[in-house]
Amino acid sequence: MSDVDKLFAAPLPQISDFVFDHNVARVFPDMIKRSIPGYPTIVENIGVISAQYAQPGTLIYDLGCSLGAATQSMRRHLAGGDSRIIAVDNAEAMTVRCREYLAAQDSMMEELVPTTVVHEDILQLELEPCSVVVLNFTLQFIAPERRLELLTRIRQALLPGGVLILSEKFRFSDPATQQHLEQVHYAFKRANGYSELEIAQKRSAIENIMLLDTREAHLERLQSAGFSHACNWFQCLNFGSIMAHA
Ligand SMILES: Nc1ncnc2c1ncn2[C@@H]1O[C@H](C[S@+](CC[C@H]([NH3+])C(=O)[O-])CC(=O)[O-])[C@@H](O)[C@H]1O
Ligand SMILES: O=C(O)C(=O)Cc1ccccc1
Repeated sequence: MSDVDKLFAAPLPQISDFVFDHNVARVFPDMIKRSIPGYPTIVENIGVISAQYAQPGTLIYDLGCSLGAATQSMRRHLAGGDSRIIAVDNAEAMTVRCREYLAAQDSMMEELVPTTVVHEDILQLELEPCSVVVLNFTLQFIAPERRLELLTRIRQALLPGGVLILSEKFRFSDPATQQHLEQVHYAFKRANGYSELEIAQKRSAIENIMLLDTREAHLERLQSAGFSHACNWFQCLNFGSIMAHA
């Protein structure tokens, strides 16, 4: 279903900002698995965490769902329950393919929770009361000055006992930590078959549109947004995931 990522393999005369278009959607499962250390573990455990915190009869949001990997994991772990998932992405190429992947999952498994895929900007989306919200590597693409406002709206929509799962690529304020983890991340990419050119060109394509915060900045912002507790439940190199409680 998905092709090998060769988007940055040939030398490009000029590197434009990364966009989630049709070409990216086509190779996305391969790209994300070869680029984010720990991604399969995070996705699997989003299912486990959602099953722990989903409340009967409530809504679950997957914001910036791409092809719905986190949604599929939650559907496996919530099967037979009576919650409902709303998966949202503002890239149409993603939502179109996401619906196809979910239809394929429905044809393979019974009693999966009903899921609606919505093509919308999550900054414009009206959030209904919900028990679980997932931002799996999405907040890093939101303009920094809009991040607190988005998290505050998520916090307000969460029911008592609800949880936000926030996965991000982290930046480190200590230069040595930043350098060491970044270098090992590049080694991870090389080990997954990416060339130096692919790594360098991809880096240029994302540097203006993927603006990273430190883990500490994330935890402080979650507190400012009104979350009562947050903890870093997973980290692999410079990628991690935080669970924040309403
Ligand atoms: N304002 C926005 N509104 C809606 N969607 C947005 C917005 N900005 C960016 N996106 C979407 O956020 C997604 C980020 S990818 C998430 C992976 C997925 N969660 C996964 O579990 O595989 C992460 C990555 O590519 O590193 C893309 O599909 C964007 O279109
Ligand atoms: O490739 C990278 O270096 C990343 O940080 C992750 C990533 C994965 C998919 C799209 C954009 C960024």
